[in-house]
Amino acid sequence: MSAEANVGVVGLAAMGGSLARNLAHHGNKVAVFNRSYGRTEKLMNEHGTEGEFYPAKTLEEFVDSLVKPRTAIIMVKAGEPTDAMINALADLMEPGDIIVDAGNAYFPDTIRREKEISARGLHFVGCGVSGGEEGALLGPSMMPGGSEESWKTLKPIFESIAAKAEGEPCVTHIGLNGAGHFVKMVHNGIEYSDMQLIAESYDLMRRGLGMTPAEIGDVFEEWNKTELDSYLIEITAEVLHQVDKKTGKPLVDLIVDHAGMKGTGTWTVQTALSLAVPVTGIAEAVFARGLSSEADLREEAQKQGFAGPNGELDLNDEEKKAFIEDIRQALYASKIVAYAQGFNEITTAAKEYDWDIDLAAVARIWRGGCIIRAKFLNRISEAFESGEANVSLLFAPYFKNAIEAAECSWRNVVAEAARNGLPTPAFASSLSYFDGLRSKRLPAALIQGQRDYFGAHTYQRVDQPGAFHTLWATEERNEIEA
Ligand SMILES: NC(=O)C1=CN([C@@H]2O[C@H](COP(=O)(O)OP(=O)(O)OC[C@H]3O[C@@H](n4cnc5c(N)ncnc54)[C@H](OP(=O)(O)O)[C@@H]3O)[C@@H](O)[C@H]2O)C=CC1
Ligand SMILES: O=C(CO)[C@H](O)[C@H](O)COP(=O)(O)O
Repeated sequence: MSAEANVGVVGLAAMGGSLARNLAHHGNKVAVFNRSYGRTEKLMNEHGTEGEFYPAKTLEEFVDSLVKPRTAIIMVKAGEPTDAMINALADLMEPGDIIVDAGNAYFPDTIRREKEISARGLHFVGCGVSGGEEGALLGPSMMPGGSEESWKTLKPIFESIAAKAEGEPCVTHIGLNGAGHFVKMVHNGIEYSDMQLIAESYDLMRRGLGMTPAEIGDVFEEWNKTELDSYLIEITAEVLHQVDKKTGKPLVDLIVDHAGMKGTGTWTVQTALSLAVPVTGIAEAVFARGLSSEADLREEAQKQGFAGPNGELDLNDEEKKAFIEDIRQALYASKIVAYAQGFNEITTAAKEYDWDIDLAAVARIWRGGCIIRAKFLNRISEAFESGEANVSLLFAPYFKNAIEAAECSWRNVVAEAARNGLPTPAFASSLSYFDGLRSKRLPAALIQGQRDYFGAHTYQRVDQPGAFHTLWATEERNEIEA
């Protein structure tokens, strides 16, 4: 096969197939390969006329069809299949060629892979891609890492296929080696948090206020005209309006309430723990999915028949209306906290891994194409650009004002939910984070005292420098300098 294609895609399932079509739609000559040829044939039969494709039956044929230096984008199942495909391609490719892993890889794997592949003279780029199947086809948000040199080759290709927000392509070079996959991981963590907050809002209206899914869908439709304007709020309204064709009932009432997850949210929290960055909103969202899927435990809890309120709020129509506005405010404030925490995680990781990440640019490329795309990302990018959010997004005047305006409603929602037995882990933990942050003194002083008591871990004093230990086991309990 003669070399004709300027880019290739390996893995033609939902994401890879759509990405290959998107590339072809933008004038690229696209080599395509899939482990099982059936998928390649299907893509060619259904979409082969949409652009210039070079279907390959073997990986050798695929590599031969690429113009040198070659660019191959891998979009296969994460984990071992990705490793196997990277190595098989590297064996066939030559120094100077670029291998892009556009799947959802765990960033330490990307760092390892980049090291191994660059030692062989090839470029390896871990690139986060968000937007699902439709985004991959019509324009995703793209978060590439890897070397500056590989970015020069990839930039025009990626800019042509990425989503556009206010005319700007939703792609930027995030940083070296694993930086792109790191930022995609945090994007997904924030996605978990957004979804959990929306789910808690729904539950408050469904069980708390006794509203129907369609009525709640109407509320979300209205909220989408406010500062909450976002893809996830928009699709929530659609899901809630969906009626099951078989039964005529609201579809959401027929879906088993066990939330699945593929790992990116868990990675965000694990990484935050190892970096000692509190991402409480994201963590609660991951745990909430975990609890929802504990089928046996939940069934047993039902059998136990615990006493307690049934979740119904006793409100008249006017109070109901006011409470719905409180929920909207609580959702907005908690959402700001989750984004602030996610960006803090990126800042800390950038220091740890020596990545030069432009947070304003990250916010800008999340404005279009990705799952967390939202109107307020414009405000976030402005806050980072101006330096107002350097320490925390919460300290930027726009967001400080928004939180202060929402505070009363936020507290009311968490308090009412707790009083009436409705779980709001993400709302409550975000509020606790905020209160922890604004408290001049925290009970951590007592924890330090306890640690010193049982483990001689020492403590610092507010009135003099140094480390101290109290001789707790002696009668005098004198303090010594450690
Ligand atoms: N789905 C989504 O919304 C998103 C997915 N991603 C990521 O994109 C990647 C692709 O996702 P998606 O399109 O959903 O597909 P899947 O994750 O379901 O993976 C299916 C693809 O992987 C191939 N594959 C599986 N095992 C192997 C193997 N051992 N060797 C070679 N190829 C293999 C399959 O080939 P075959 O046809 O032969 O089985 C098929 O092409 C994943 O890493 C995913 O995490 C990222 C963003 C969004
Ligand atoms: O990366 C994505 C979007 O950005 C994928 O849709 C991801 O699979 C969603 O995560 P999960 O399946 O764990 O809910």
